Amino acid sequence: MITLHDIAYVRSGTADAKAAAAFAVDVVGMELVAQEDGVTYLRADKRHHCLAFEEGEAGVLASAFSLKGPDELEAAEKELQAAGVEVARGTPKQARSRRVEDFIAFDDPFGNRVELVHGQVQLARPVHFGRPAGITEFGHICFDAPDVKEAYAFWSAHFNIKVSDWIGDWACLMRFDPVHHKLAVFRGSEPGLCHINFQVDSLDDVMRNWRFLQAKGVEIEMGPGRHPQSTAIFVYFKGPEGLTYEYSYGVRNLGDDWVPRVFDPTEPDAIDMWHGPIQRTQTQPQLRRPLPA
Ligand SMILES: CC(C)c1ccc(C(=O)O)c(O)c1O
Ligand SMILES: [Fe+2]
Repeated sequence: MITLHDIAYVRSGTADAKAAAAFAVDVVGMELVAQEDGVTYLRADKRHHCLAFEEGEAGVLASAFSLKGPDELEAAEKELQAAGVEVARGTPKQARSRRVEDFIAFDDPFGNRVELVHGQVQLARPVHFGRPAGITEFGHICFDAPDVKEAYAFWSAHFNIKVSDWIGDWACLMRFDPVHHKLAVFRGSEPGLCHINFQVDSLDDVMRNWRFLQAKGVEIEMGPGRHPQSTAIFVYFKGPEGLTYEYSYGVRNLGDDWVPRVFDPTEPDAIDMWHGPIQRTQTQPQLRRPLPA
């Protein structure tokens, strides 16, 4: 069993790094940490970065989770290989570009590229937020996949992943620590990045951010609303090149005795207890690249 410690980062391709970074800083509120070798690094909490934009074609390149250390990384590599999953180890140069000690990469059964890392660099200095959005931390990653049950079968077979709640066959919300979910899978025809989530400090932050986004003419995908699953109050919005961001406040923690629930996706409050409109626009497609050599 591979023990995930935390989420680490999302790496996304961009055809316009300037616009992607400007949105991440001036709208989302992240800190621009560095721009180096065609990669723009953005942070929102203690991690060196939780979002990296690599110049090139637009689309998601990889989503990463951290493990405890080198022994755990090696064991993970062996376990995945034994299960018939093709795994590649990153080169020192690629690890440096990710600000990690070492990493491995593989594709989930649908083609979502996942990286497992150890030794992600932390920055001790406080985050110099681009604007006061109230971000407290990088909250969760949501993939697109055509079959959420099969996605859960994969994650639960190899990782310390438990399902927290199902939204029928539309979505699976998964945890590996007390937080209701740090990984989710939403049904989509192709692999891709459904959204990245940032936790904010208060309900007021969600509502202030919603007003701010509206005033800036940013496309609001969903919200403000309240998810019945985590009980979080949310707003989803679209950044450049189809990257969807979510702010949320109030995600619940679960105990070991939690029994996963099933929500009927055809009910009007299955995703939003306040019955807001749900619109799904094109999300960021997974860019297909060979695994690191
Ligand atoms: C619609 C998506 C998959 C979703 C559903 C529920 C929650 C939550 O309970 O917090 C999310 O964060 C989601 O992104
Ligand atoms: Fe979410």
